[in-house]
Amino acid sequence: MEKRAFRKQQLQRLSQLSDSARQQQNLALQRQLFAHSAWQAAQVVAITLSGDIEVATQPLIERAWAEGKTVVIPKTLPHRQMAFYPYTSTTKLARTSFGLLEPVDGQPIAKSAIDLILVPGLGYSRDRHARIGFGGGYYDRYLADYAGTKLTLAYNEMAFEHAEWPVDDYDILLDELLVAGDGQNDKN
Ligand SMILES: Nc1nc2c(c(=O)[nH]1)N(C=O)[C@@H](CNc1ccc(C(=O)N[C@@H](CCC(=O)O)C(=O)O)cc1)CN2
Ligand SMILES: Nc1ncnc2c1ncn2[C@@H]1O[C@H](COP(=O)(O)OP(=O)(O)OP(=O)(O)O)[C@@H](O)[C@H]1O
Repeated sequence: MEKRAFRKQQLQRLSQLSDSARQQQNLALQRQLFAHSAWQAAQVVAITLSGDIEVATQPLIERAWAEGKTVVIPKTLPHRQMAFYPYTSTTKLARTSFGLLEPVDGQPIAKSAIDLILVPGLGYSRDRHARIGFGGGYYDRYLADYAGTKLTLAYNEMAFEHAEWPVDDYDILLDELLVAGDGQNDKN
């Protein structure tokens, strides 16, 4: 299937998840992430402000703050570029035309200062950790010269044994994929 068609199918599929399935999977993913050495070791973590169909990130942000980590969030820029800005309880946010919240001002942080990036997406392959996102190519561009850890949290409905979409040369493969239900203590 082409990327566009697969993306559309995933948007549809994820929008149909029940609140309880979402909640259960989010809790499972939080347990897996907080037990992960990459999370525990990270001082600066890049996290998105999730939209409705995405894996919930607010609990991750609050846990990071509680653990004294610095949280940085993305701001999209012209020419499909992206930068990460520090996020605190006083950060001013605005909604983009795409419907996502972004920081209004501040100073971008250097890529080399980010220890861990939690990469958003709509689908992932278990075999190579390939990823398909909303189609902007923002993360592929940003991650092309990123040296830290790239990790993703996925609902069951986002995880595929092999990529069922074309994986291009510019697609950046993730270091690790945590799937809800795969964790030792997950109850689902
Ligand atoms: N919560 C969250 N924040 C995020 C991302 C994300 O996936 N999740 N992003 C992850 O990248 C970036 C925003 N990604 C975007 C991706 C696509 C479009 C967009 O305008 N898409 C077009 C179609 C794309 C095309 O074919 O050109 C559209 O729908 O009109 C906007 C933002 C940064 N912030
Ligand atoms: N490193 C890169 N340099 C130039 N163009 C790129 C690069 N990475 C991706 N692109 C372009 O970005 C566009 C979107 O790529 P793709 O469909 O893989 O997005 P995606 O990974 O699903 O989206 P996102 O990263 O925003 O979640 C494509 O047209 C692709 O050519």
